[in-house]
Amino acid sequence: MDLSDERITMTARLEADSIWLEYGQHRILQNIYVRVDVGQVIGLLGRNGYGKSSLLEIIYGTRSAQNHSVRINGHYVDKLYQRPNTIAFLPQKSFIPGTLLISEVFGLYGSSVTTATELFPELTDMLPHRFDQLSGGQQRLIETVLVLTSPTDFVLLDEPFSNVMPLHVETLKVLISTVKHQKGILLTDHYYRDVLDISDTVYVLTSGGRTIQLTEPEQQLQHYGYIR
Ligand SMILES: Nc1ncnc2c1ncn2[C@@H]1O[C@H](COP(=O)(O)OP(=O)(O)OP(=O)(O)O)[C@@H](O)[C@H]1O
Repeated sequence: MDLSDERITMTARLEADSIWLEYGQHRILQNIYVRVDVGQVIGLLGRNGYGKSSLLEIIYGTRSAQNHSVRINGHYVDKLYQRPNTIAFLPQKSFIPGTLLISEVFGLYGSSVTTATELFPELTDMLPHRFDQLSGGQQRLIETVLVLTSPTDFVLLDEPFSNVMPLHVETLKVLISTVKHQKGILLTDHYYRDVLDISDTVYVLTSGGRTIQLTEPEQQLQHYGYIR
């Protein structure tokens, strides 16, 4: 898998700072700071509705907030998704038009079909099919591989393991751990053991909308009401 190019030396650090999000009287995120360096997987955990997807969308630039500062190597960027070759986003909901052929999809996103079929040989048989002809788990797998192998320095993954069978989750974890040498990855998923397995640093979102770094995951996740 060759994902190397000159981008790495140009953009190495993504910071999201002073993120403040409210809907009416409902405060969701409060003064969040998250840093992702190329070479790292940063895990983000939190109860349903605590603002994980919102945070990823604010970083990507598609959700507005009361306050936010997103920076690449210290330089403020208004809408990160508009900056070429910088960031790829796997949203929680499917994003690929159903009528596209799988073979077309990889070309459109500049992603590596070779890497995908090496890791998941059964994808080869799916290439001539339309995206909406695949199962939910197959669709999620393709979207995740697509995002991870697209030519960007940073990746945001919102529930990549959702609907994917355990065998493929293990392979996706290998892919994430491989591409992280050339990318910075911010990952959220409720399969928290898988997130803990592959993350260099893990944060939990609290009810006050702040991030706490986990040092003793099992105890802290119990304390914050994420696991029993
Ligand atoms: N457009 C909106 N208007 C009002 N409230 C919203 C809007 N979008 C999201 N919310 C609320 O913001 C909160 C955070 O939602 P978000 O989807 O970011 O949470 P999450 O942590 O990703 O949840 P989950 O783990 O269930 O995916 C939720 O309470 C949700 O109801």
